[in-house]
Amino acid sequence: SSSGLENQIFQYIDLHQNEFIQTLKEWVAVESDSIQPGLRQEVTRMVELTADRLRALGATVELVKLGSHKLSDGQSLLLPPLILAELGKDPQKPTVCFYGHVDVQPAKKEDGWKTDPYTLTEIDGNLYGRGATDNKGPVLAWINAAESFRALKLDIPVNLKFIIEGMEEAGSLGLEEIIKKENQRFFSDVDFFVISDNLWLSNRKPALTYGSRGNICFSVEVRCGERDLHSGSFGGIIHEPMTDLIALLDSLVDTSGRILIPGVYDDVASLTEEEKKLYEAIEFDIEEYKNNSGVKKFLYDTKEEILMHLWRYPSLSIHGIEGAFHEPGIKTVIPAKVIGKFSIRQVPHMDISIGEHQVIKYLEDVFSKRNSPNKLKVSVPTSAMPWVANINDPLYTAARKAIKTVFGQDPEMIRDGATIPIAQMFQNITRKSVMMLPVGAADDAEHSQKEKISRHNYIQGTKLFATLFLEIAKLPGKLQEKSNTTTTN
Ligand SMILES: Cn1cncc1C[C@H](NC(=O)CCN)C(=O)O
Ligand SMILES: [Zn+2]
Ligand SMILES: [Zn+2]
Repeated sequence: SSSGLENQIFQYIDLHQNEFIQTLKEWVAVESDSIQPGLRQEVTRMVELTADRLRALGATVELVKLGSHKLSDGQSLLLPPLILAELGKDPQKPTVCFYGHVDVQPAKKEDGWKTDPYTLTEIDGNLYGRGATDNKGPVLAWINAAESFRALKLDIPVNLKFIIEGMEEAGSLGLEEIIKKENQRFFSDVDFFVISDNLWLSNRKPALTYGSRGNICFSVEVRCGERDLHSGSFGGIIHEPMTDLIALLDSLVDTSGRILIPGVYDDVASLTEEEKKLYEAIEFDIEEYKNNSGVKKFLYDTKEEILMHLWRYPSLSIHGIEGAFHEPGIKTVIPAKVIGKFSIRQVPHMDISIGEHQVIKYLEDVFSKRNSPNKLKVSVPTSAMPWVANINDPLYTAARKAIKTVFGQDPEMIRDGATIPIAQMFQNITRKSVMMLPVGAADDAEHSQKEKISRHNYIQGTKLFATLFLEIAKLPGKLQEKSNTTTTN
């Protein structure tokens, strides 16, 4: 149950919910797509808009230049700046650093949206729009929470720091370097890191996330020559790159989803009885999850198998083929160069460089058996490590309490099958506590058509973050720890 202070804050948030939604509408209206080069200025504009909002909150904002990056056509493109901001610097208070991103996945009305993806539209309590849940809504919820304290002239009981980027959907370019560089400066007094960039496991039950999978992305190029050929003039007399590539891609997984690359499962952490119990305890509606996906049948039937294959076993997905003819109609071409894209989700305790070698060796073996004169080139454009946290960390205790207060129920303790590269970076580089605290529901359709966040989740999420500030402030403090050390010494 909530305290008088919490009730005062909750009442403020409820009363001002339409203003919070209006701000989200202004943010969603910016097409801050970090993937399409032509929209890069919009990403920068979005970062500046976020900086303005933080300054209005009273925060000190630094815009860190990230330089530029090279596109595949050799062109160089400016990266949007990274926001490092802080609000409050009281040595008596714990410091919480919030990570979020304000760039979005591409979206076009023609992709199958009922409403314009860049006009936040409320239908039946859901706020539809690109970025509504990933990640503009959660970033604003955190800012709204801080704003509510200030509007009520209440002391925020923690120091707040913010790291907000504009290149997450494109692989967080330049981010790791900055975290390393700022470890002894900006991050030096941070006690806790909170990331809110994933979803609950259920449409209704809140969750707390203590792990995510890593990923190795592979690019497999097969090439026969310089230019595409007419299949009437050359079909039947050459080794076709596309045929080689399809065979290579087909050799990766079997029909039961098992990865066929030798050695891939060797280092996967073995399953303990204790861990098994965690999956058994989770409330998970397979039918609901299936409905959210639109798929009729999964590879596994039981809750435990499904969760383990999402969270603690690796998976391999084939994403696409560059250079292959994909438009409607018929084009009787033999593409000269095709590039297959697939990735392997890494889990503890798999090693990225071992994984890379296993895959490259396997693809070369399969290819050599085909006696093809074509050129094979395998590369790894990006990779990220898996992350797992200790769920008994005080940060998790604080979050559980906050969730119980706001949602009236205990959170589901979950992992995420996707990859949040920054979680492992924070943990590994700073050695501080890291937690993912989602506010979006399982049916929010991130990266998909009809992305949304519900009004309920956005507003309760704002309350959740405000309550988290209060709960973190109640944790046994730094000063107490320090005096304990002094007495025991
Ligand atoms: C770009 N990229 C390549 N490998 C991993 C990623 C990140 C991406 N992250 C998410 O989707 C976050 C979901 N809240 C993913 O897991 O695919
Ligand atoms: Zn995201
Ligand atoms: Zn995303």
